[in-house]
Amino acid sequence: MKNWWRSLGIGTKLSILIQGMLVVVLFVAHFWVINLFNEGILDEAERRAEISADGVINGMNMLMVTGMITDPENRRLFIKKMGASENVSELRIIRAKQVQDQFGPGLPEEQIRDDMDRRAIESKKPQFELSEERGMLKLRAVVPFIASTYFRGTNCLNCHHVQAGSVNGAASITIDLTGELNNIRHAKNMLILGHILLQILLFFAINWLIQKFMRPLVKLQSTMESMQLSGSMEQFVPIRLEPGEQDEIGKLGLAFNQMSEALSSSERSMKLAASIYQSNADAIMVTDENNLIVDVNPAFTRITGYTLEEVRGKNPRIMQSGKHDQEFYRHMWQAILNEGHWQGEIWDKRKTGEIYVKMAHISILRRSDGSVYRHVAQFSDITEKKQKDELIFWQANYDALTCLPNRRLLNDRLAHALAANKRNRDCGALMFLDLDRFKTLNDTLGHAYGDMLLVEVAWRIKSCVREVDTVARIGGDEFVVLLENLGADIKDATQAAAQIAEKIRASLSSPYQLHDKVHHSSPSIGVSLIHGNGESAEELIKQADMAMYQAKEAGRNAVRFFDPRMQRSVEAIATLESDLRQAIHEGQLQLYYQVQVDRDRRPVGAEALVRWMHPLRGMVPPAQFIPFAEESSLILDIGHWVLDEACRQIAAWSHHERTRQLVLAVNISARQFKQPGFVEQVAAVIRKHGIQPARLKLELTESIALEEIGVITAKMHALRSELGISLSLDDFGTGYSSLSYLKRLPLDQIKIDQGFVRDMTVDSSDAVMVKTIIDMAHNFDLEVIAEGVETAAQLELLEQYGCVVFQGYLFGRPVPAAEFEAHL
Ligand SMILES: Nc1nc2c(ncn2[C@@H]2O[C@H](COP(=O)(O)O[C@H]3[C@@H](O)[C@H](n4cnc5c(=O)[nH]c(N)nc54)O[C@@H]3COP(=O)(O)O)[C@@H](O)[C@H]2O)c(=O)[nH]1
Repeated sequence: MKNWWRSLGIGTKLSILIQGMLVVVLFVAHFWVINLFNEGILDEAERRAEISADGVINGMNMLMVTGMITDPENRRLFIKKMGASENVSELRIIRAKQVQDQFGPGLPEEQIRDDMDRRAIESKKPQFELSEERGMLKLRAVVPFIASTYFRGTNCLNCHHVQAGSVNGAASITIDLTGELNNIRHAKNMLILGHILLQILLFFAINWLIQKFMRPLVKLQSTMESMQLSGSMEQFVPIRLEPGEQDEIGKLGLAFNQMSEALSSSERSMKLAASIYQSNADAIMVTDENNLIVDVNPAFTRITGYTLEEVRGKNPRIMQSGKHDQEFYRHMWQAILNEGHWQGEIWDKRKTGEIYVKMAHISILRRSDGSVYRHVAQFSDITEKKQKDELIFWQANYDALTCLPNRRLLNDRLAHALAANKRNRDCGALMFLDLDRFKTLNDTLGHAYGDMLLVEVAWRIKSCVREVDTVARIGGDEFVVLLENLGADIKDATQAAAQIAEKIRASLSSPYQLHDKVHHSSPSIGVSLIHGNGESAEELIKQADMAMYQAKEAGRNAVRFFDPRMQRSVEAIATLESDLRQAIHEGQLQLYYQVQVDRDRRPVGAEALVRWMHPLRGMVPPAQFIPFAEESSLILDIGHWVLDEACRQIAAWSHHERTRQLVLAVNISARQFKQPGFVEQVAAVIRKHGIQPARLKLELTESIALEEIGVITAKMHALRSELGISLSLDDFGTGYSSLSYLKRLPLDQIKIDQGFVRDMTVDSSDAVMVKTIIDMAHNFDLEVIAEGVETAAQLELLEQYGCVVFQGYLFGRPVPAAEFEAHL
């Protein structure tokens, strides 16, 4: 029962209680009303009975006054008539003892019959009794006759010797109340019906009201149940409250909505925070007030290799790499405790023992009383990024081959040095170094050897200067040395710079062991002095560069200090470039021809040598503009013009008996030969002039022949076998001639460099060299031509060694075509 009651809803409970109370109230009211009703009817009946009794007494008095009372029949008739009124079912006169004593016992029906009669007479008070039998309700009233002094103005008592107030008798009247009973029953039924109807009405009304009041509560309950089922506040849908629902329960719903929304928002925030924590790419480590690890996220495990179980309760110092000293950690904790946070790079150790660097942000969480609650460290592994940054920085600032600072870093350091020098009024020096004939090494032995040389040069320069000085590589074979803090005295600084420059020069001039080869090289060094007067970096580099050119012009392997006169020289070079471009287009170039003879001094051919007929400067020798043109693309235009002009000359000579058999040698620069389509270019020129290919000879230098051997030989085969022209290897002996290369190259001739020829009569080693070259050529079945033959002694010796073709001033200088033809 208790459980049943508890299991009921508040609405049902309220309904039962209110309905129950109403039933009780209505029930009580029902009986109270019925009782009132009954009492009213009874009172009325009693009043009527008393009135009837009063009438009977009055009537009896009349009988008494008239004397008719003495006749029993009169009394009977009177009673009969009095009792004939409606609803009076019995009327009887009872004679009291004092009357019996005076007037006799009277009629039998006038005797005291029952206890009720006796009580009325003895008590002198009317007695009533209600009885119901066979469906009839009767009220019997016994009303005593009290002797009174006056009766309608007459004092009868004196005559009848009856004391006033004594009882003479009583009237017993029985009134039929069945009609009233029926009325009461009907009224009762109507009342019950009314009650039932009222109860039903109230039942519905109360239920409706309770439901109305309970609606927000029910919504609240179902919302809470659904929230409980989902186990989350996140998807909370607020209770929809009607405008009328603004009572306490409505307000409760409203408060619930607000509270739930707050909880929902808080749950969402917490879930978001949790998901950020879990999915954060950065590692998060939480430690307690004793700096013992409390929690870590998955990124922590990914970065450090430690799981939460492995580190919980441990001090993060288990991850220390040992790369930081105690001072570092002391500063870090000082910042965390004083400023609430710290940020910086920390080198730590992973579980595997691998050292890595992380970017960490550590903050402190305090309780409201200020005591430390937690430390939160968030960090990311920046090892890779740092390496990349370092690599990017390195690539941007250092030369990959020599690991020396590049031009960019040099500019930075130079800017700093200049600022410092200006501040301190200190002197420094800037040296510009260029390796002499580096290009030849590169072209002959290949880039691998060139690279080896550059690395060695870099090392040697560094070993000549102090740690504070900067050695940079700013181009192929160009190095810059920045010397700082050379003192305030310009003379001393110049002296110091000169000594260091000389030291470098001497060091770089020593032989190099490049893999299997010994190489001789030298530098040209230009020096500009930093006076601490606010010179610009560009100005200084330019000055040093100009000084370096001066060193080159002075015969290379030299040191020169910047002089203003160098400026003019450099400007002249710039002018040369623009003039040369103009010369090609304006036909200022001209070919000279130098004869080549056999052992009988008979002309067998000629070498075409270009000359520049400058309108103002006069004839500019090729030694002044060919090396410069080789540095730029101008050599291609010049080379093409020379080839075309030479072929035009061969075509012209083909028409004359004396010149028809001559073979014209044309110098081909390495750059020209390496040009894609060079073979096609030569073929096109031959076709253009309709010459016999056998009359054309191309002079290639060793630098062409000894690089990219596969491509070179293919090209040479094409020129020789397909086109039918002959090939000569110029300046033989000056480069890095390799016998194996020589053997593989499809050559017709080798040309002994004039340097050997010049000194062969005075220098036995040159003579040996010449003889060796001639012998070797014969062994390879190659023709040998000696150039630069100026004396008969040279000729004699050459002939002695077996050389059969000669070129040199002894036979003729390079001259214009007409002059050449005239001397044949
Ligand atoms: N790529 C091209 N190079 C060319 C061309 N024309 C010339 N050159 C190269 O220029 C360098 C200098 O040439 P040049 O001043 O003409 O000197 C040549 C001869 O005059 C000189 N020579 C000849 N005989 C003697 C001699 O007995 N004594 C002496 N001191 N000099 C002499 O030698 C130069 C020819 O040398 P080489 O070419 O090695 O045979 C020079 O390197 C030319 O090659 C051109 O059109 N294209």
